[in-house]
Amino acid sequence: MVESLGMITKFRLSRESLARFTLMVRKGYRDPPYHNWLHAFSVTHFAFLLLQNLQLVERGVLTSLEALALIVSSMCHDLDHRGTTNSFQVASNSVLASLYSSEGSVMERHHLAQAMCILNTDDCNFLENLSREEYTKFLDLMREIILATDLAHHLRILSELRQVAEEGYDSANPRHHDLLICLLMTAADLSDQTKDWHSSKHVAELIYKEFFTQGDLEKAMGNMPLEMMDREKAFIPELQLQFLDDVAIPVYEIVAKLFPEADEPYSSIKANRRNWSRLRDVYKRRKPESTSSLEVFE
Ligand SMILES: Cc1nc2ccc(C(=O)N[C@]34C[C@H]5C[C@H](C[C@H](C5)C3)C4)cc2n2c(-c3ccccc3Cl)nnc12
Ligand SMILES: [Mg+2]
Ligand SMILES: [Zn+2]
Repeated sequence: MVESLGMITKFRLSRESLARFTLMVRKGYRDPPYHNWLHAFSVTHFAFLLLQNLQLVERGVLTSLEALALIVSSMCHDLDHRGTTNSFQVASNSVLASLYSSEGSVMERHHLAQAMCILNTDDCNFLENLSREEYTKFLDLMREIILATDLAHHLRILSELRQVAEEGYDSANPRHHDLLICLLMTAADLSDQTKDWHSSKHVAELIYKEFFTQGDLEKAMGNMPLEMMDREKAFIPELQLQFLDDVAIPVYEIVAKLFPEADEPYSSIKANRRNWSRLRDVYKRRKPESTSSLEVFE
């Protein structure tokens, strides 16, 4: 992907170091149901498709350094994820919370720290031929992009994103570059919801397996889990409709507004929403006798 985006030539990247870096990143992921290397890979692939199909660098929308940072950040954005949320780190007094809870985005700061660690590992620094200022700018971009994968951050910039979509993208405006790169990262992070119904539903099942495992842990610790983490209380179709309406659909709506040729993910996630709505109605009637929340995936 890096090669077909012309980045090897453009930044004189070392193929061997890039290969070693990629293998180290893959090894840096654990194996929870969802937040594993397969997730990181599919997020990176979606980011690659955005760059390639929308010709974002060729059209001067993003710089090639921003594009490189988006690809590398996608690979690294969930490094060493344990399948639990930021609030769980704080509630369980985890080591990561003691390190990062004062700044917030606990997991995202850890993912970033892991990425920096790998970049600084001997013969994994494929960026060695970047100029000092390019390298510094790259690290700033990686920090901004990985921290932007905290959905709480996305919700904070959502109104600004809508404004950029309204007034049109201005590539001379640095703030527009920052906002766009955060939007594209979130679009990649949530991109499983823009796939065909079968695979989107399967991914939701993996996510709720992670959520419910966390809920079980929280109950064992004597804490009350959020409804979406509680396998006894969660009504998944309803929760999915909420997440799609409040968080995911607006992302692809704004992408499609900014880049009309990117309407496919937007129509596809709306189709998935219709399926969740159908599932809700079917299960709403049968709710009382339902055995487990996960039966909607049967
Ligand atoms: C399908 C699907 N459903 C998802 C349902 C819910 C949430 C979720 O974090 N909700 C919120 C709800 C409020 C306001 C903020 C911060 C917290 C409090 C937690 C978000 C995520 C979901 N998600 C993700 C995903 C994306 C980035 C990080 C972690 C994950 Cl799991 N990727 N795919 C999905
Ligand atoms: Mg994450
Ligand atoms: Zn992710």
